Amino acid sequence: APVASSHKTLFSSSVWTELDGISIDDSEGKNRFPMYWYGAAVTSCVLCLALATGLSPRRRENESGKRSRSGIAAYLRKHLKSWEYMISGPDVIQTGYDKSNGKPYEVVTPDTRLVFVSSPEQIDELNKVPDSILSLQAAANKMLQPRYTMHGFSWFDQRGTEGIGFERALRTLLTNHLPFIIPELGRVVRIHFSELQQQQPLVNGERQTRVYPMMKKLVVLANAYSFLGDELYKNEAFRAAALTFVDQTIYGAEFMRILPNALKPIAGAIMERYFHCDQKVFDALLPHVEQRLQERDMRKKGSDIPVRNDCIEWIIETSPKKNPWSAQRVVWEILAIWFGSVHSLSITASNAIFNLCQHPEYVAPLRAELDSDYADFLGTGDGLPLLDSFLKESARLSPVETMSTRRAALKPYTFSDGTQLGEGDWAVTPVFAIMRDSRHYPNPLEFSGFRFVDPAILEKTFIPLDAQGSMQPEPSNFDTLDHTYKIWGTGRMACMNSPGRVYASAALKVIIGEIIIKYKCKLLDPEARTYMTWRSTMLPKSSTTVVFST
Ligand code: HEM
Repeated sequence: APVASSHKTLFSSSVWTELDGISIDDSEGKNRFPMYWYGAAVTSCVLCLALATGLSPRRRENESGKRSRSGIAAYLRKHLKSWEYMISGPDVIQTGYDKSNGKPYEVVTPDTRLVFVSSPEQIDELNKVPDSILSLQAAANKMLQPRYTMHGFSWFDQRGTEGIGFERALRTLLTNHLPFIIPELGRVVRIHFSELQQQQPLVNGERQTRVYPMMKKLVVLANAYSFLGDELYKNEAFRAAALTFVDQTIYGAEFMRILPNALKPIAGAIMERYFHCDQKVFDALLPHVEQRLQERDMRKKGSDIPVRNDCIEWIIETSPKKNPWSAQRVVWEILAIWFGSVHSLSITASNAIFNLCQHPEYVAPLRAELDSDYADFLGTGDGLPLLDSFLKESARLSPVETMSTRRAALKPYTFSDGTQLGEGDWAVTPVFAIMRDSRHYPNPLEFSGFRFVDPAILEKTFIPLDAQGSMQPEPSNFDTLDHTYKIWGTGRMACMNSPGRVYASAALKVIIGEIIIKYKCKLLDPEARTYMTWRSTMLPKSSTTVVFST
């Protein structure tokens, strides 16, 4: 786990061993496009692009203005450094943080200049800058390349241009509906985990489970159940495409992002030929959305058609009244939420399982809490402070992303301390480095699963004091937003300003709770690395295998 050693040696895993042999395919298994071909294609593009951006005399002349030998050497150094970020981004970000002493610092990447801000005041300032200047949407557009990965979706760089219906849809309606979702979610997770478990290879009498691929399947089932209604949840072809769509978006977006603009239309056409899960998901969702829009219109005319309780309905209900969204626009919105929710939840759940295997001393107290309080939790969606803290600690030391709060500058911006952002630069926060800073966390590299629990609650447990580990000065919940814990982002744009993270926290408690109640787990190879890195992302390795036994 990343916690065990110093950050210098943490992030040297190779992305290619991870990709080797894994296939992205469509739901029926046709058009297989092995990931090692994909890996080779990306490697070639990376090299071409490195050469194009790093060695092009024209660029050199434009940027330095002269062609002196030392200028060329400095320029090459800068470009090599920018490519170092791609392979060991978390290290590069951490090194910048260690040297910056709380001040802003820059990291230049092959396609973007990043300016990291970490002080609460500057993060606050960042949050107050209008969306017309610093935009999360513009950063997301660049990061996810939705035009190519989400069936032609292109959201406006400036937030709110077409309304932000999903915000109330998820904030109010999903949150209000959680008490109805959670009890059933427990049953859905229990049944499907057991089914998926039975499909894993049996070796010497033990089922060997590759955790990350299995968690993606489980989260697809859980989210389809929670967000999309019964019909889509039960539609196997839809679920298969919706699962592959997530992988396709991750790898496809990266591929498009590193390509020069001139090559994008050709690459886009190739992607459409081989990777069309976005279209499948789109085509599966469209008739459902069209039907809901018809039902809405009929209700307006007085028909007595009941309103259904799911995300499709809520997004329609809260979409702008003035220029109502088309069915296509609603589907795009669902695709974006689908990607974000499955991607981040499956990673966070996988890492929590790895941490459970690596820290087995937490199993007994967590199981005791679940034995006494899980039924209440399922009824209310609230409670389980020990599990809550364990999940929070797991995400602190193994977050999905080592940077957060991405805001792309639509116009140049100067912070009050004089730090400048040019058009296209991103302001970001070094979330992982902040969460491993000893000024915010006693013994920051130690995994202390109950550090966020209220000491009064911990006192009532039978966990010996010396086994309780380091504690935070103030207790807090997993879904709490504060400047030392930024996995949910910042301020008004933080993960759905509550429901995304409230649902995420509850769904994670269900998934990990169901596992702890029923299974023992151990890593097949406790020494093997459990994650890989690319840019600032830390992805669980698909090959990491856990043995779950009853
Ligand atoms: C462990 C799981 C999750 C993590 C770590 C996570 C993290 C984040 C982060 C970092 C942001 C950007 C905030 C910013 O830049 O300030 C974000 C935004 C968002 N998240 Fe999540 N998220 C998670 C789960 C979910 C789930 C389950 C949903 C859906 C129910 C969701 C829906 C959204 C949406 C719609 C936004 C955009 C917010 C906006 O533009 O106002 N997230 N999330």
